[in-house]
Order: sequence, then structure tokens, then C-alpha cells
Amino acid sequence: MTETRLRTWTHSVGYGLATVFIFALALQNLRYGFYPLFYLAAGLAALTAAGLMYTIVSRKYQLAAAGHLLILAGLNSALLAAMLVTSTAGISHWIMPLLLLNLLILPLRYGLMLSLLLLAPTAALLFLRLPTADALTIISGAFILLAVAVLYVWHYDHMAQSAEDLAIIDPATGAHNGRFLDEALHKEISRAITIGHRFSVIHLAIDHASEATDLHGTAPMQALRRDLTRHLFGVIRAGDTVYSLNNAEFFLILPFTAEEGVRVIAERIRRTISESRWPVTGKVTVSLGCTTRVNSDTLADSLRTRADTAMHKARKRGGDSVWFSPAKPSQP
Ligand SMILES: Nc1nc2c(ncn2[C@@H]2O[C@H](COP(=O)(O)OP(=O)(O)OP(=O)(O)O)[C@@H](O)[C@H]2O)c(=O)[nH]1
Repeated sequence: MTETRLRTWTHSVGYGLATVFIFALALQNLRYGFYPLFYLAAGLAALTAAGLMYTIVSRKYQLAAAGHLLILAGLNSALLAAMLVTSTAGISHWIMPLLLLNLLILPLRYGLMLSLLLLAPTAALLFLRLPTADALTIISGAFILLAVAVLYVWHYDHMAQSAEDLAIIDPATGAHNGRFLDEALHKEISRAITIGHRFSVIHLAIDHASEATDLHGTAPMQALRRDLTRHLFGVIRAGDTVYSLNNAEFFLILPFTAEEGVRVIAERIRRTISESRWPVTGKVTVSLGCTTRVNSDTLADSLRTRADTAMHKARKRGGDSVWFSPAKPSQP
């Protein structure tokens, strides 16, 4: 199930249950003749029902649906206003389901902010109107509920992020893994076609990697790949991304970088790696093949092949060098 679908389902169930619950409260109050509470509950139920409708209408862009904040801010404000104008202490319990709804539907930061904005004045009101022990019982209950819900949502977000990281990160180096490269390259090409910006790529290979593995063993070479990844992260700028292709090769995507730029950064990477002292292996050199996307590059494959060819040309010059392969001029 996609995240958008999951959110649509949980939001619908959350709003749906809240509507049924608040509507039942409204009927109960109507039955006993508590008309102000009946009108309040009916108004709140109308708002949660509106939330349900909004979820269904905006189901395709549920992750970015900003209207939920307005609906929940309306619900929170309506309950707060009702607590201010009525003296019925019983409705303070109504904040409990609202706290859960805030956290279930909004991103954690907004849900927590809105809940605290509701809880703080509620606490002040309760301490003014009720005996301290009663006010303390209600407010501590609400805070415990909020804390448990926040921890639960935070835990879910954290698990979802870890699962996503596992799918796209190479655990040995901390760089993105090769499986994710085609998807990322395809996205960058689509972005370049839409925005019209230039971007470049680099295929980097460690020189004499198989001889070094035979000489030093697999574990030190693994450590070297991790150190090289860290080095690359230190040299490139934010927004550039690194992919670990196999035991001795990396790929870099450099958004908003034209030919002159990729030549500068590739040369900087080559020089800084060659000038550094590396544990176990001592000196390390790399061959870098780079290229810049042109309008005829609509597939990830064409860029990967050109960068790979450029890397082999750099290697043929004896390694420790950079080669730039331009795109072939398109046929008239
Ligand atoms: N994508 C990318 N391009 C770089 C990087 N470093 C340099 N470049 C490119 O090389 C050009 C010249 O870089 P520098 O010689 O560092 O000069 P600069 O004007 O200080 O570069 P910036 O302030 O990094 O833009 C930049 O405009 C970029 O196009 C990098 O880390 N990543």
C-alpha cells in the first residue's frame, strides 16, 4: 500500500470515527435537553464530517493536503471557545479525542503544536474553575495521552524512514545504492526537462582495485570505500548525490552543474584523493569519467554509458585522471 493510500485510509477512519462519536454525543445531549451542548457537538460533528469529505476529495495528494490544518484548527478553536463561554466542566473531556485526531492527521510538528495550543488554555481554565485535585487529574490524563500518542507517531515516522533508508542506502558505505541510481537519474532528467537546468554526472573508479583487494584483502578495501564515500561527501556540495555501484566504483549526480563546473569538481576530487594518505593502502588514485546532460539525453542509460566510456578513457591514460565526454552532436 502506498503512503498516500495509507494516509487516506487512516484519515478517513479517524474523521469517520470522530464524526460518529461526536454525533452520538450530540444526540445524547439533545435527549437530555442540554441544547447548547447539542449545538456544540453538532457543529463539531459537521467539521469532522467536512474533514472526511476533504480527505476523499483530495485523496490523490493526501500527503500534501494543507486543508487538514484549517479543519483541525477550526475544531480545536470551536471546543476552546465553547469551554470559555460555558461553565460545563464536563466538555473538557472532549479534548481527548481531539488530541488524538490532531496527531493522527497532521504531521507530528503541527499536530503537537495545535494540541499544546489547546491544552495550555484548557489547563488554565480547569485550574480556575475546578478544585485543584480534579483539574490536575484531567490535565495530567490529557498530557499522558498526548505524550503516548506523540511517542507512537514519532516511532512510526522513524521506522518508515529507516525502511526507506534501507531500500536506498548501501550500508557498507553510507552512499545511495546502485539500484536507486536509475530511479534518481530518471527523476533528475525529468526535472531538467521541466526546469531546463543543466546537470552533470561523474563515474568514478578506484585505480588498480582488484590488485589492491588481492594484496590487502576484502575488509580493508571495504573500509577504503567507506572512507572514500566520506571524503566525497566532504568535497561535493549539498544537493549533489553519491551512489556506490560495486566494490570499486561510484557514481555522482551533480544538479545545476554545466561542463565547466563538472570539470572543476572532478579535478578537485581526483587531486584531493590522490594527495590524501589512506589507512592500509597509503596512496589511492581514481579515474573519473564525466559528462553533461544535453536535450537529446532523455534516458538514464545514455548518460550512464557516456560517463562509463569517459571513465575507461581516463583509465587508459594511466589512471589518476579525469576525462570529459561530450554528447554526440544531434543529427540535423
Ligand atoms: N555540483 C558541484 N559543482 C561544483 C562543486 N564545486 C565546484 N563546482 C562547480 O565549479 C564551479 C567553480 O567552482 P569553484 O572553483 O569552487 O568556484 P566558486 O565560484 O567558489 O564555486 P561555488 O561557490 O561552489 O559555486 C562552480 O560554479 C560549480 O559549477 C561541487 O561541489 N558540486
